[in-house]
Amino acid sequence: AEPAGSTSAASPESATAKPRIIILATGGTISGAADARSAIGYNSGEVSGQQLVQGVPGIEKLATVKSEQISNIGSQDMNDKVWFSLARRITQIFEGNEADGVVITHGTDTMEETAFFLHNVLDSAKPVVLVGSMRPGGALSADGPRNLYEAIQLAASPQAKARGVMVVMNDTIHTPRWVTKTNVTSVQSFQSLNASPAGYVDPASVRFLAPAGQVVQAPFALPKDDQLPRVPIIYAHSNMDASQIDHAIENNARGIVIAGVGDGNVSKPAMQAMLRAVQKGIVVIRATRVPSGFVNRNVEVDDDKSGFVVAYDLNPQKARVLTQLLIANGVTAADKVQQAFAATY
Ligand SMILES: NC(=O)CC[C@H](N)C(=O)O
Repeated sequence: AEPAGSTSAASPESATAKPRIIILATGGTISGAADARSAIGYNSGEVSGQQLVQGVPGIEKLATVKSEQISNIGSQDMNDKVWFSLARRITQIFEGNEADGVVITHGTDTMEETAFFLHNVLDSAKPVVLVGSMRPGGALSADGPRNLYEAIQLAASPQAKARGVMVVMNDTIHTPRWVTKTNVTSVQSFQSLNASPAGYVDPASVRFLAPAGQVVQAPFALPKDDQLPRVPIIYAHSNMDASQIDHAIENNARGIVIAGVGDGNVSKPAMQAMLRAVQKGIVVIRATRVPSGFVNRNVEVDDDKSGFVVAYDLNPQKARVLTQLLIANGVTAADKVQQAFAATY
């Protein structure tokens, strides 16, 4: 039954129609099924988007929901091809007014990267919500059904307009720039580091902490070919040598993201290799392996003299995506790349 007051013979059709939501299913634990390899063993991507919806009673009251299967993979296998399919299909859905909002079911391992990529290439006031789960469907206290319910509730909410791409996990709404997976197994794994979450959602309500319209959306065109430029991440450690950076240079990396120690630091031999990379025209980004805080310019490293860029608060995996989009859009000069990292896309 419709909620009281929402139907009336005098109301125009548009005021009484339920919001239309399209689920784009990609896989992940939320579509996982148990495997006998252990008490918590399972395989990602065994259940379809359609089956997921059928498993969540009450969803049909929130919205008219349709589901499309884009892929059915663990998000450790997420790739440019699926990203471009998602971006193109979402643009088509909104331009053709096929739906009022889109929900993407996704594995949690790389959800933050997909969210950040889409946020930077999609341009619509209509909501796009990524959702996953930490526990598979058959598990005790599975979190998927509630997360999916809340994602649909958010995507169907008028409050979710003009907020760009969002991530919903465990009653919390996150923005792509800040959200990250912080725990391997806990249902409270996703956190907005260096920032507060965008808001909260539960089966009764949607609560944002700031007004809409403050999010910068789609600064980049979707590149024409289906592949983003090669930008490896190299993880710094004690006793670090130059071999991995030199390997990236030799293997035609267009950019290199260093997951540095502390303020994006590396050993002297690695630093020499980073300078060699800049000489070859490779975009070199100093990020940090420390989970929170900002990498600042010109602290222990002379970034101005060396031609390096710092990632500020973007973690290495998101710094990589931003670097790929910049290079794909023809932005490679260190000062221009730095400006893009300073903007809170
Ligand atoms: N909780 C999860 O979704 C992890 C499962 C899988 N590795 C994935 O990211 O798809």
